[in-house]
Amino acid sequence: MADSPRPLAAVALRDVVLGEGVPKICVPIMGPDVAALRSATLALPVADLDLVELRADYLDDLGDAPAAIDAVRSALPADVPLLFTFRTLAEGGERELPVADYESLLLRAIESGLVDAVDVEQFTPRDSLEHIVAAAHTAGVPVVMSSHDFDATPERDEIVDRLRAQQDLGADVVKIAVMPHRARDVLMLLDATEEFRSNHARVPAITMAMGSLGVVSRLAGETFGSCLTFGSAGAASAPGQVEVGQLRAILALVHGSE
Ligand SMILES: O=C1C[C@@](O)(C(=O)O)C[C@@H](O)[C@@H]1O
Repeated sequence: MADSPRPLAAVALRDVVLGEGVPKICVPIMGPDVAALRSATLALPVADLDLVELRADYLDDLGDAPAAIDAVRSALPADVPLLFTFRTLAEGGERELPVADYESLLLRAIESGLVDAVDVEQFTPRDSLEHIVAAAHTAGVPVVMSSHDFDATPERDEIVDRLRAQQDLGADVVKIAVMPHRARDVLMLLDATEEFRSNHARVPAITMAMGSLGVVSRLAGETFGSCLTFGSAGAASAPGQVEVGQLRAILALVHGSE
């Protein structure tokens, strides 16, 4: 149904292709330690999701990150890709981290050989950002570059500019999450997404408006140009995430109505 006017470099994570067809469903998993993450992974409704995001910022001790990656990877079915994310406090995550520690955490995840993609925040200081992107590409790990505004929705052109900047910085997938305060903010996010897809995109985009106002944006990615949606299985990692079983049915409905 939704056509893609610009040719995109689709991104394959195992057998899951971002940037083609029905948007993919990613479930974030959070836990304070390795044991909690392992049981959260084993409890996932794997039939209703396409990939899993490990939110390392929820760990009590970041020294556990390598063991957490290992535990989650080995508890996942082989065909489910793993996205590694440390979300900083400034971008809506659980904790702050000095940039040198953020960089070395991501480098360790990349070098583990166990993660299929890594989230890198766009507003990471430039040296570190470039270093992480280069290391990921050397290791063959796609970069999902991200920007989050948990307070407000930037203007349409600002949203498009951020997505374009991420692409120019070497992102394999670009991403923005915003907080709407009125219906028009959701329209702005959708409009910016469509503008990026139609006139600028070389890589796939993930966009969403958070909270209850923004739910529609998590369902309509195929129409406007978002290749992935974050869904919940139990606890949500951001406001407005829809339960994965419902999400699967709604995405199929949107797709099937072509
Ligand atoms: O960037 C995102 C998007 C998100 O914030 C959401 O709104 O669904 C959830 C996060 O876990 C993820 O890293």
